[in-house]
Amino acid sequence: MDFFKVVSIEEAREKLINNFKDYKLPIEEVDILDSLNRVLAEDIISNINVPEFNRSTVDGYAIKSSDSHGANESMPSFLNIVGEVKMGENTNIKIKSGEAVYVPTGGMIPEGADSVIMIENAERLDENTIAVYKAISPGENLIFKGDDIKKGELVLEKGKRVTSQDIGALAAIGISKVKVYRRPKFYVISTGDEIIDIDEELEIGKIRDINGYSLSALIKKIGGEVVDKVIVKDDFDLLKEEMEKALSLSDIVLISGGSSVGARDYTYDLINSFDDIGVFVHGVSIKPGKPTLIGRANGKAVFGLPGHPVSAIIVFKVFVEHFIKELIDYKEEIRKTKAIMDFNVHSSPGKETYQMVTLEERDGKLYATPIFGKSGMITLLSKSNGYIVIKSHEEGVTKGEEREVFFL
Ligand SMILES: Nc1nc2c(c(=O)[nH]1)N[C@H]1C(S)=C(S)[C@@H](COP(=O)(O)OP(=O)(O)OC[C@H]3O[C@@H](n4cnc5c(N)ncnc54)[C@H](O)[C@@H]3O)O[C@H]1N2
Ligand code: MOO
Repeated sequence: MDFFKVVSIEEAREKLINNFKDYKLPIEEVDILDSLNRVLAEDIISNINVPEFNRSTVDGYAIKSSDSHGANESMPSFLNIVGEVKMGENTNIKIKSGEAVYVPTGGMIPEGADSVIMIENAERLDENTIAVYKAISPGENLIFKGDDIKKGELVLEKGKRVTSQDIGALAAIGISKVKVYRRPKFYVISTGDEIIDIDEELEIGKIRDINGYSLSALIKKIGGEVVDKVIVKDDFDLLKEEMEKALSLSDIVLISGGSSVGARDYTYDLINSFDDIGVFVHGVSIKPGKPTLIGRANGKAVFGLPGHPVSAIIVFKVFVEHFIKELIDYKEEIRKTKAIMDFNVHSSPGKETYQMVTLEERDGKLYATPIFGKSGMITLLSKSNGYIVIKSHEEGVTKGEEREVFFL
């Protein structure tokens, strides 16, 4: 077997994208309620104004604001009531100076009125007259036509992940179905003679499958579907059989373990045993995650993630999440914050280092403290809030320095 030829993260990402230029996830149409957390495959443009009419935000009298000027408790303005607007109905009343029309909250403002005086600031003196006790300005207590959403406005952009509030906006403009990308389908294979599942008996020498679970959870978190999650022994034929199935059922296959160069590390040969370009990245200058493999088999993307649990997760975030974003033009902002480093950290120049940290607020400032541990320890991740990225040309970070912390 070849020993790995380490490339930079940028080079590896470029190869990945170039080798899957034509691979796009199919688009499907779903009811808006089923679009929650899915990624939009179309721009949503409103073909109506919201609201479609000037609309009162209070119960009161629609008036010309100029008629209230100078009015107060001791010197009210007196206006003639010329009608009433019914909820949910059109009105063709036109208001002139000196006139008022009763409108309920959400009711249509009659033409000529530019404001609404609340009933508690007015008094009905008789059938036809009100006293206005307060001066109001134009636009007070109403929403103008199109104030919320304008006809022709871009309401939601292609590539946006749909939130509950987006579904409200879609309902407001009368859209009941939207086009979204199909969820990317993943097949997760954990390899190793030592790997057992949660419910199996833990004999000495065996370890429980962590990667199958943490990777499946990450897949769900980014909106993907886990077709299956399996444990396979270090046996080429068994792995080959499982891969055939994985490649036919999913878009992306993740194999954790066996990425290195030991005698029983079969992932490299496995990816190369299919009728395609095979492995195009083996070794990346990233810490942790150096033995990462990326390849193409039967037209599908295959990631050989290092077996160490922290490495597998970091490599997933750096490459698999990046790949998904490219496949669906996904535009989500990366969740991060700025924090002051509370310690000096040394890194290995030549490698992009992912250093786990915890965050703590003291005197109104946010401090990051590094967590140290081996990449084989899952608690290194579960105890941390996020990580900092130390670039390959840097030697580390200095106490007191401000850095971006990326949330896990
Ligand atoms: N001679 C060299 N040896 C190693 C190198 C190297 O450059 N030269 N790199 C080391 C680094 S760094 C890593 S990372 C590992 C990657 O190894 P593999 O991807 O081949 O993974 P395994 O050997 O199968 O496992 C490594 C470790 O992780 C445990 N593991 C595996 N799968 C799981 C799982 N699903 N859940 C929990 N833990 C898992 C496994 O038991 C091992 O302890 O290679 C180094 N070696
Ligand atoms: O690359 Mo390994 O992932 O450092 O433990």
